[in-house]
Parts: sequence; structure tokens; C-alpha cells
Amino acid sequence: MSKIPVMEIFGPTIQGEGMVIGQKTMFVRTAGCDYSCSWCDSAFTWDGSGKHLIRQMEPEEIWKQLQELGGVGFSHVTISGGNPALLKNMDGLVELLKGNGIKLCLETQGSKWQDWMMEIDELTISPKPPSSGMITNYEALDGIIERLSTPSFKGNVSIKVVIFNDDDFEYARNIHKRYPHLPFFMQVGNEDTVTMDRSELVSCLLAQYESLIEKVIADPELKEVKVLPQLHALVWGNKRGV
Ligand SMILES: C[S@@+](CC[C@H](N)C(=O)[O-])C[C@H]1O[C@@H](n2cnc3c(N)ncnc32)[C@H](O)[C@@H]1O
Ligand SMILES: Nc1nc2[nH]cc(C(=O)O)c2c(=O)[nH]1
Ligand code: SF4
Ligand SMILES: [Mg+2]
Repeated sequence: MSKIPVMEIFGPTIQGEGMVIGQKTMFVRTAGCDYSCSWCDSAFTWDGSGKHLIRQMEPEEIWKQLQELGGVGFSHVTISGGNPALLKNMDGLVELLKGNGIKLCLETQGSKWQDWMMEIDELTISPKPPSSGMITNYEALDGIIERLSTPSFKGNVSIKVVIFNDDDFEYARNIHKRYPHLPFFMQVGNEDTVTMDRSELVSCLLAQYESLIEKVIADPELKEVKVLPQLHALVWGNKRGV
């Protein structure tokens, strides 16, 4: 018995963020996080408000539910949370999905290592800038990046930093300087994760996207950088399960 605390399973949708933006994918969102970012758009995974939604599931049950939702129309699953890297026993699910020919994407903040991370195809590390209220443990982050930078890791890894203000921008620049060999993404922060007024939200997000682009254009040190919005927020606003 190796049950995984699952918050939600949804899809097919598109990956709205980072290095495989636009990719058709299913999502498995685990419960629990070692961080508590002030602006977390998935705070229900760790703040108690989604406690009633948590299901302890065997890998086979998760695979069955993915197939019920996605039929035969998917080949890609994104594991997110909360922080899935808190869960040592994700190895069973990873093995089962890979064995069924599924490509795997992982979203994690770079605070914890698990050996099953070596099996991920597209791994996004998203260190948290000052506005989150979190303090980066660089020893842990360096260790994780080091393991993912060896030839035995066959997947793709990238860094994605969410930007809300100038301090975050400076933090992101330093992260990029520290790991210059990794593909680097700057992502627009969503300041209002509760509003259901989609058109108001979208115009705010686009305005912030424009100013982030302008800052990057004006910065001669930022060359190999990709600037992205959360595509799913532009399409669906703050709707859950998309
Ligand atoms: C909800 S987190 C879950 C995975 C992991 N805990 C992490 O933070 O990387 C998934 C992604 O959403 C980003 N995110 C969370 N809240 C956000 C917000 N308000 N605006 C933009 N991105 C956000 C995180 O930085 C992370 O890259
Ligand atoms: N469509 C969509 N793309 C995403 N990319 C990362 C997400 C996440 O919450 O980890 C996410 C999400 O929740 N939805
Ligand atoms: S690390 Fe990710 S899931 Fe955890 S609080 Fe921060 S954004 Fe939310
Ligand atoms: Mg999300």
C-alpha cells in the first residue's frame, strides 16, 4: 500500500506555464506544501481550505481516473501541487505512468529532492522570490540543480521565477546568473487569484506582461530569457481545474 494524497485530477487541458506551454496535458495535483507563498494560486492544497477534497489514492486508482477523464486522448501528465517533491512514494505512480508511455512534467519549487525526479521528462524548478515571503535554501537548490545537471538525468529541466515587483526581478536575475546553463523563464505574477471578473483580470495580467517584457528588453544582461504569462489565466481566469 502506497497511497498518495491527491487534491485534484483534471484535464485534458493545456500546460499554461513554462517550457512546454501549450502542451495538451492531464494534471495530478497533490496535497501539502512545505512553503506558504503569500500569493499562492493553489493555497487550497496546503491552507486547510481544501482538506475535504483530499483523497488517498493508489497509483492504479490515479491512472484509472486519468483514463476516465482523458480517454485515449492524452499522452502527457503534469504533476503539481502543493509540492509533489514532499512525497517519497510518488515513485510508484511515476513508474506506472511511464510504463504506459506517458510523458511526465513536474512542477516543484526546488526545496526537496526525491530520486523519482530523475524519471521526469520535463522538470520545472520554480524558486520563490521575496514577494512570496519565502527564503530560498540555496544549499538545497544547488544540490537539486546539480543532480539534474548530470548526464544520468535524461529529461529537460528549466527554471521559472514568478515576478511581482522589482525585488523579484532582481532575485530572478541572480537565479539566472547562478544557473546560467539552464533554460530560464520569467512568469507574470497574478495578484488577484480570487476574482471571477475574467476581463478585468486579463487586462491587468496583460498590462503586467507588457511591463515585464519592457524590463527584460531594457536589461542588457538578460539575453537567454523567455518571458511568459500564465496562459490558462488569460483563457480561463481563476477557474479551478483547468
Ligand atoms: C501552485 S505551484 C505548485 C508547484 C510548486 N509548489 C511550485 O511552486 O513550483 C505551480 C506554479 O504556479 C506558480 N504560481 C503560484 N501562484 C502564482 C500566482 N499568483 N501568479 C503566478 N504564478 C503563480 C508557482 O510559482 C509555480 O511555478
Ligand atoms: N493549465 C494549467 N497549467 C498549469 N501549469 C502549471 C500549473 C500548476 O498549478 O502547477 C497549471 C494549472 O493549474 N493549469
Ligand atoms: S511553493 Fe508552490 S504550492 Fe507551495 S505555496 Fe508556493 S506557489 Fe503554492
Ligand atoms: Mg496553477
